[in-house]
Amino acid sequence: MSTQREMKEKNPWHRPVTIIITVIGVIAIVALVTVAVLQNWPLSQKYKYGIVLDAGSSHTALYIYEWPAEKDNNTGRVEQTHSCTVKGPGISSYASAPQKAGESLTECMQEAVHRVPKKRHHETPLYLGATAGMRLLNVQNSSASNKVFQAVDEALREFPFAFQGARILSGQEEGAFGWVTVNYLDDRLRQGLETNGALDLGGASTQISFVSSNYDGSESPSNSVNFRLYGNDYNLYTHSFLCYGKDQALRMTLAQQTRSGPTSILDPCFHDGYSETKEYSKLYDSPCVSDRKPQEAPSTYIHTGKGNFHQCQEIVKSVFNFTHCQYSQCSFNGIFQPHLQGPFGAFSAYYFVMNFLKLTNTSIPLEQVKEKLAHYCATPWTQIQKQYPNVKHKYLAEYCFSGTYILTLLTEGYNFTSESYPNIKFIKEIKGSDAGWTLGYMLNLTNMIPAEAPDSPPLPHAGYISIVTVIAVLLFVLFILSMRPFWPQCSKEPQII
Ligand SMILES: Nc1nc2c(ncn2[C@@H]2O[C@H](COP(=O)(O)OP(=O)(O)O)[C@@H](O)[C@H]2O)c(=O)[nH]1
Repeated sequence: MSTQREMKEKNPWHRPVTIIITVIGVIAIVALVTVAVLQNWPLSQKYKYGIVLDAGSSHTALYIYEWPAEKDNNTGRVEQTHSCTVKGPGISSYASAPQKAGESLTECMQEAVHRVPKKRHHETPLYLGATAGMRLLNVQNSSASNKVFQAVDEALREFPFAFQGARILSGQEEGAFGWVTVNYLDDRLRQGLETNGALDLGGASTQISFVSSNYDGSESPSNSVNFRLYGNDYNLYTHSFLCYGKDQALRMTLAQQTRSGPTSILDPCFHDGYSETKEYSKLYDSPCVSDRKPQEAPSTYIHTGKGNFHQCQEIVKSVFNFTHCQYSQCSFNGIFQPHLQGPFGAFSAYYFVMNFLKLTNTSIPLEQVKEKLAHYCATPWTQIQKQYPNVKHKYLAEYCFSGTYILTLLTEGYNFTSESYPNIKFIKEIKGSDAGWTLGYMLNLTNMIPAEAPDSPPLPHAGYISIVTVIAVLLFVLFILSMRPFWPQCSKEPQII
């Protein structure tokens, strides 16, 4: 017992002064590190939100985006956290009952109310952007289009968000914001990497957007959009073809086959055995075809299929005009297009269709892709229906046409070749966020992509904390060493008296 007590007395680490110094030192280190951690903690991980409604020609979809509150003006951190498909058709289909266009949005909007934390509601911007469906309605009947917007406006104001208005996007905006979305999600903009082109296929329009090193905007300036993002300049080529979305393109091929007002047509773009009676008035109820309505036609026609890819491709080709081009080179309909450059992301209906047809793998040679599609088109309708009992009837009936249209648009329209076809990637989403114009639109309107590269801290958070900790420990050791003169004298060996 006495030996132990004497050892304690001789061991300097048991002296009260040393204990106090050690305790103070440890408290100081803990305090220093805690302050450093808290000071740099991402503002207790608060999130901000943004909501965008994509009022497309065939349907409306709502997207909720989320980002850490302190990263407002930074990069690559905005993510889609939720999406909701509005039941029913696109808002342009409510021209004769505008009120219903507003009401149709209620369910998805209520979902948004529950998904966004209540205390963020009032500061969450809400946008509605309408695309080609409303562009066409505006051409056809501008007062009906205004009434639809009025109804939608009134409905959206009822919700507790910061509603920023409903408007029609120009084709150029739709193309450019789709390009911003795919490149933002791929983190290509902040890092100044080579960008991806964007191919968007909707129901009523289609967009192509890409950066080409031989395009400076001087030839056909209306196709040029200039951006300065994160300190990099982009000269983007973009074009939106109204009426060349897949639903309107289908109308154009049907108009092509019903020029003489027949009572029935045998359509190579539909499967053998397919037969449906359709109304002429519905087919021609669109500015894309209304001027081609046959003078004398019965009220209905029987739409039957014969499933022939090559003949279908000929009809599809006939809706493109390749004859005149006032520029150095054109895609179709006299529209300038520079040399295709870089990889392309193809989304929206490009993806839906190619995914259904199991043709998203673009490393399969183009000729083989065509053969597979030809085989699919030649499959009788009864067999197709048996094979896919759960696929929506309208989509199922149209996949042969849609696939043929996509391949024709890409190769004959935009001039993709067997060599450049593998540069296309059919995508639905990137890192959990859907590819489309909505994210780019919101990033732009909330100024979330700065023109200049933001000043970034010299060290990442973890590195900063590590360095503070190491320095604190070193200071403590130095402090202890500097106290050496006051250390109690002790011999190297514990003395046992
Ligand atoms: N096969 C398939 N097609 C779809 C699906 N959702 C939308 N579409 C089609 O994709 C096209 C895009 O529609 P939308 O976004 O409304 O067109 P936009 O306004 O012209 O861009 C339309 O032809 C729709 O019928 C889907 O889940 N499956």
